[in-house]
Amino acid sequence: MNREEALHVFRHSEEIVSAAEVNASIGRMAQAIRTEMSEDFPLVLSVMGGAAVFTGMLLPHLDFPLEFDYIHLTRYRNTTKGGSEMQWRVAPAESVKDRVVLVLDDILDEGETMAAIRDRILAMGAKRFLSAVLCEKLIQKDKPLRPDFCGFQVPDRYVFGCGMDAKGYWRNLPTIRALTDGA
Ligand SMILES: O=P(O)(O)OC[C@H]1O[C@H](OP(=O)(O)OP(=O)(O)O)[C@H](O)[C@@H]1O
Ligand SMILES: Nc1nc2[nH]cnc2c(=O)[nH]1
Repeated sequence: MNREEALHVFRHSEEIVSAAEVNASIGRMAQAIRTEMSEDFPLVLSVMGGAAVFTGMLLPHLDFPLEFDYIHLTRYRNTTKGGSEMQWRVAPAESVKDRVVLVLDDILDEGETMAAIRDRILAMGAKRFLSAVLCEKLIQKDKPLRPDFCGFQVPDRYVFGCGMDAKGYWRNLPTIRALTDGA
């Protein structure tokens, strides 16, 4: 990884969602989450590292009692295609038992990652599982689940920014961009 490569990736991309739209959408999502679960004292789990930016923007809007923790699993590992092998780096803690659990992630694409998280959390005895994602990718394939809360539906292209990487770069961007030809 190097700076030149990062700039090459950026030049071969275009903005699809502005920073203002990201902010507004997260505010609306927070309101929907508040309506659904503010009485539940939920356990909110952020999926590292893609959900870091989304989590940092959403959490301050969730102004009701909750518990926060993180989990970490990956299947793309800095590539633009998901592999079949899911790698857990930090599994959920035992504290999910009997809890309403809300999992935050940056993107639900094929849904394999969120489905693996849901299955594990429910198998550990959670009372209810919900998911919130900044974006859901519109693809032709059937998905094992749909998000309960979603900021944006994005086209079937590789997207990055707002916590999502492109070849390991640009998680720090305040906008959502999509790769174009030649990246
Ligand atoms: O719906 P799916 O097709 O399963 O893809 C979604 C997952 O892919 C990305 O994670 P990645 O494995 O790239 O790890 P990262 O969070 O470190 O970027 C993203 O953060 C989601 O967790
Ligand atoms: N950064 C990023 N991660 C993903 N994981 C699954 N799809 C995507 C995508 O389009 N962008």
